[in-house]
Amino acid sequence: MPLPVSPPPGFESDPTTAGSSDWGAPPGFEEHSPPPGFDVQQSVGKTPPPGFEDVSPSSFAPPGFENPLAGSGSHDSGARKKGRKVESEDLPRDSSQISSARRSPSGLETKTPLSDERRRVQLNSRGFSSALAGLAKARQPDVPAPAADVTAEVDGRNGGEAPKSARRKKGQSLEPAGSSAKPKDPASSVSPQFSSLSSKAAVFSPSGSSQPPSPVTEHLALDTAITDLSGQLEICDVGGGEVPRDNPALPNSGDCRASSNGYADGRDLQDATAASPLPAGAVYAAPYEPASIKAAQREGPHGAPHTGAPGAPRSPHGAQEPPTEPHGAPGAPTEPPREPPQEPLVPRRSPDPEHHTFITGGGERIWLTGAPPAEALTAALADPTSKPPAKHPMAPPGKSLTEPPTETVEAPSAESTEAGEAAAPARPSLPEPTRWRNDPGTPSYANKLVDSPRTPLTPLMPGEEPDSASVALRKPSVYEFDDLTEMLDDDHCLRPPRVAVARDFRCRERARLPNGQNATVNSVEGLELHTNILSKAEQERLVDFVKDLERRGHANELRGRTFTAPRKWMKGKGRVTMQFGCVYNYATDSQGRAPGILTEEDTEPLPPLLQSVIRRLIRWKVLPADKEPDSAIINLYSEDDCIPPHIDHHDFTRPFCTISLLSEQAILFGARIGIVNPGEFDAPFKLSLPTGSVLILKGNAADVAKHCVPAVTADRISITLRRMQDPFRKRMGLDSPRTANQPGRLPARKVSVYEQ
Ligand SMILES: O=C(O)CCC(=O)C(=O)O
Ligand SMILES: [Fe+2]
Repeated sequence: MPLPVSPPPGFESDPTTAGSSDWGAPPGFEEHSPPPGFDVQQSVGKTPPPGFEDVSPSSFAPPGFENPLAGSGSHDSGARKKGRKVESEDLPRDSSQISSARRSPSGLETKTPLSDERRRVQLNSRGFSSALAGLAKARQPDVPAPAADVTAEVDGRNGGEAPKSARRKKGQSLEPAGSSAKPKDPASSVSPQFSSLSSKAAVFSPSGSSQPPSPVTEHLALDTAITDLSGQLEICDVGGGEVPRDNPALPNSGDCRASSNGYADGRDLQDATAASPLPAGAVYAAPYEPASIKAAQREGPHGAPHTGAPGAPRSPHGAQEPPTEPHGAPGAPTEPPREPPQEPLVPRRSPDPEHHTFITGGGERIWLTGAPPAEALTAALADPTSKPPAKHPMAPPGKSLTEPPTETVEAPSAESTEAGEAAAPARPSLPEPTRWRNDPGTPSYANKLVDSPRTPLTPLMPGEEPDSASVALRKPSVYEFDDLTEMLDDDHCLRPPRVAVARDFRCRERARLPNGQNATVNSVEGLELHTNILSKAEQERLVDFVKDLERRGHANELRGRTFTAPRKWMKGKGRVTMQFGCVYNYATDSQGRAPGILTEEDTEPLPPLLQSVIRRLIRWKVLPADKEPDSAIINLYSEDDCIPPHIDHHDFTRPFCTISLLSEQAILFGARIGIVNPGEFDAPFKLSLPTGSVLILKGNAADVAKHCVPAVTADRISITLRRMQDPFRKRMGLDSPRTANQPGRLPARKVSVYEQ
């Protein structure tokens, strides 16, 4: 039962704070409700109970995450003044204690090298295999050479050697370290074989595929797939069953929880497996395909849909229409086999200058970042001596899934990339959409929406008129932030090397657990910091977007309870907040409504731009797909603003996350956090949140420890993304929970400013 919370000292009498709080606490007290059985206590001036152990927070940040504020902040010094000791046994002694996943100098997460059997991988398909091998090397520069064999099979022959293209470039091996070692017995009973890799997909089969799937084979196959290819392929299916999402038996299940593209339509899986189901235990993975590329592919290079006969007239609905069933639904006309187009590799400049995209003919798409793998890929694809790869064994008769590009392509230099950009296929021209609700007649954005079928839209009902007031508001921002939507949605499938993850933070303290028991625990277990999720360019545009929203909020243009801006009557008092998707009470209000989500209150829905951010988080495995957030609170802190200690309300699921923008500030955690002064807190654990980072809260970090942001030293924006518990989603008319292979789309709700 949530307890009412009292305001912190100095905040009791603010009559002006937004929302319906009856004591006017600054925003942030809205989530003080503890988990069942958890009681909220302020620990100011209290002696820690026996057994209470406190530790210096910043000491536990892993290398690269050292808290720049360590030792300098009032909180640390406060802790020291109080004589709290650092427990040396809690300090990580070496990097392996920091995280099971080690980080390379490039910031990439790398995993313990696999055993020989598990590393035996045969790569098929010219360009993709080369790219993968190149990437495997580039992505694991500091991994001790595994006794592994990554052998490239070109044209169906397992020569145990890299493709010629891979050896072509002087001084640049495409083989991962250790690849010269002889393979171990390929028929090892549990050894997964990377039995085929088409331009569309990879299939990892356990040897002896007649065996029923077992957790072991699934584990090995997934682990191999993920370890060698993580980020490049989305694990879509496991023969004989669904992808074991959240399977605790999988040590790396955190990496494969998002079982498919998060929002892709699952057609790759259908294409490859409809006629020929996956052998039991085999794992099917497909490269990530942004919807816009899919749409372009469906349209074909010359505007003809791929799904129809060559030259067939375009569907009257263009790419808006879902692609037809590959093998014909009952009663549907049988389609001729889909032949991929024969077109050359087209380097395309991504909207984000840090990313480069290469789109090849035959529907093959390889998304890369960084120079070494891109070079390797280009060299591989430019190699005219390479032969076409073997036909995908899963392909039904007469249907090829592995057509290679037939034309030789130039290795893109800086110049050729520019040229390629000019030659890149234009976004397919699409038919004029029907009139959408609130659509002011903006064909280009409307086309984009049509191009991305996941964006929710509600057609106008006959006789319905658009809401002209909102029409007037909507047009500019739609155009202004289109570029950011593209950056976010049309990124590559890889987490770029700039992204790093820190886990295994430690803060041992005596705490009251959600089950009501007291115990000494790591109160920040479950905390994760993913840095550089947003590039500088993306951060800047996102800040512009938030500021635009803030301007609209001040101008009273945002609906219902979206916007709250407390009048500043004292230093550090409150902060501006904007709530999307739902509104919640942070305290029992004057109408007697308890803290938590207020389903009857009106607010703006989640802006599509934030949905794009969410899709990236899911694509990059920062958040699990089945915890896709459906609501957001944006906090705008001015200098000296803070958020007091709280636990996010349990009307929201775990994990949830917070994105940091504009300035790097500290967040504090602790089962007990003392309030020293307004904006000054005393907590046992401190972490600095770099801009562009995403902090994940789950486990004890979400439910045992409270968190707070002390008075910030400069303007800061945070975006907290959370998912409502199912009963609230239902009440709000949102989808029921999704299944592993049916990644959901954020449902259409009331149309709002940022949906047009
Ligand atoms: O601003 C932050 O980083 C934290 C925000 C927060 O705790 C919340 O929105 O619940
Ligand atoms: Fe919070």
